[in-house]
Amino acid sequence: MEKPEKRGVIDTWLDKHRSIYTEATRHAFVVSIRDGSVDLSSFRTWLGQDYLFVRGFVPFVANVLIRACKESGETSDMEVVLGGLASLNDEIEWFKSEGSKWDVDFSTVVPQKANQDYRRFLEAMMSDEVKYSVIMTAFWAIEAVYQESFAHCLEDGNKTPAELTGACNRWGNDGFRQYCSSVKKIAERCLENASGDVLADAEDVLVRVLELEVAFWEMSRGGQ
Ligand SMILES: Cc1ncc(CN)c(N)n1
Repeated sequence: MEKPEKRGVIDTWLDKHRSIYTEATRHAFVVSIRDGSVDLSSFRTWLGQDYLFVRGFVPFVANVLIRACKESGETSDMEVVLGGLASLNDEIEWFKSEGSKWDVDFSTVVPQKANQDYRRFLEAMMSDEVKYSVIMTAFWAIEAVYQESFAHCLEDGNKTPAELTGACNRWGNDGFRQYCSSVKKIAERCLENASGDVLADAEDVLVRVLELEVAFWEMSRGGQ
């Protein structure tokens, strides 16, 4: 049996910001995948936009990795982040094969506003001014929203179309859940020793990620 997770400051923030967290993890686009009513042109929009997002996410995670090597006292932080970076390699290959399957030509996809805003946020997070605990909080939130959302599409009672279960498994699987839990533990550990200012920054960043995720789902649902 897995040990129940210790409640930390992130859980307190999730309670405080529950409505935006629920919006991000139970968005109508995600719910439409789960209940089978998803508009496939929306799915194709999401696929093309997320492929571009992931290409921008790679340097962000690489930056988290460098920070984990240089700034963390715990050797295991680097191993956790390295695992995440390695799985992005598979993820890019997965996107390419899905692109062919759904006839989405990534070379012609133009990043929409929500994607551009998110990419700008990731770039800002890569500044040396951003504390390790803050970037870790952002990293956890970005991964956790996808984990929670796609796991929901696989829970009992789902009517997720068979051709979309590959996408749901990618982020909804148990290994990804455990990886998110490891990232959360790192963030929590760093936040335990953080000053009030850093805690306030980390909370703001968490909420900002949730807003960006909601906007990203909204953009996808727009289905252009
Ligand atoms: C928008 C978004 N957020 C999160 C993930 C998960 N890495 C993603 N692929 N795309």
